[in-house]
Amino acid sequence: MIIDDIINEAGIRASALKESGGKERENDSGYKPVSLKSAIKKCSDKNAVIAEIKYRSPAEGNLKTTLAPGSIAKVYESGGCTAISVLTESTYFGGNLENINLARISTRLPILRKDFIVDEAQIIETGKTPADALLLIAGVVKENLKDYIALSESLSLEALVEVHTVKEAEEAIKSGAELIGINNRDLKTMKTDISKTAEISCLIQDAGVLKVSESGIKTPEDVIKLKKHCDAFLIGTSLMNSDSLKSTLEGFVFA
Ligand SMILES: O=P(O)(O)OC[C@@H](O)[C@@H](O)c1c[nH]c2ccccc12
Repeated sequence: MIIDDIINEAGIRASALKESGGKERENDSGYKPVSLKSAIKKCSDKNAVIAEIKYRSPAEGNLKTTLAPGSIAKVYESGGCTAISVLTESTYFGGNLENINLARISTRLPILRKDFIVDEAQIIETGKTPADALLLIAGVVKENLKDYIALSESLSLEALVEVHTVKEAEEAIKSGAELIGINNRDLKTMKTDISKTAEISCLIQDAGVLKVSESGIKTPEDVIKLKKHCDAFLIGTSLMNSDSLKSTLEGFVFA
């Protein structure tokens, strides 16, 4: 299964990171983070879209857009997105950590680091970048979720906790997650079904928790359908595969 291989790779990188002394280094990048949660909450006159920079995906192969991360971030900001997600996994998604720095040069919007976090060392590593938030996948970090959320927060990184099942959503809430991403994609089969968002969001009733619908959002009509079930939308492939990033994004933002 691809997901097992991706996690294995992430584990190998995390060990290398630890061996290189990653844990001992300064964790202050000198960057002053902005809040992804506040940005989503403040977004009342349009749909809160977290627009993703990713060049490849296991499901789609290479995506159309080859612009540099800084250029994409600039266009995304002009298209009205609320935050930017940067894929940093290299083998399957064509990303790297440097892409966060490159995106940051052209935007002050919140940046989410999107990767497969399997070890504390990667959280500490993220704290040294100009990212404001990071993804923690409940099904991957398992019993470490609570500790990883706490470690992220101690480094001024907000955690977007990704869930795909009712059980994972319950775990996320128990672990104190305040930002929950409902992944419409089943990482085991790689198939998407946006009705997942409604199915799981009705179980997350805590008013203090923000819900993000992730993956498989293809059209403005999808956004309209999902609106009443979530606070924000994480969109990658349909943007990166479009001929005009800006107008495609505007379609989602103003749907
Ligand atoms: O490209 P899409 O279908 O619009 O999906 C974006 C985002 O949700 C997806 O990239 C994603 C969701 N969770 C992840 C975990 C790791 C890597 C990638 C992801």
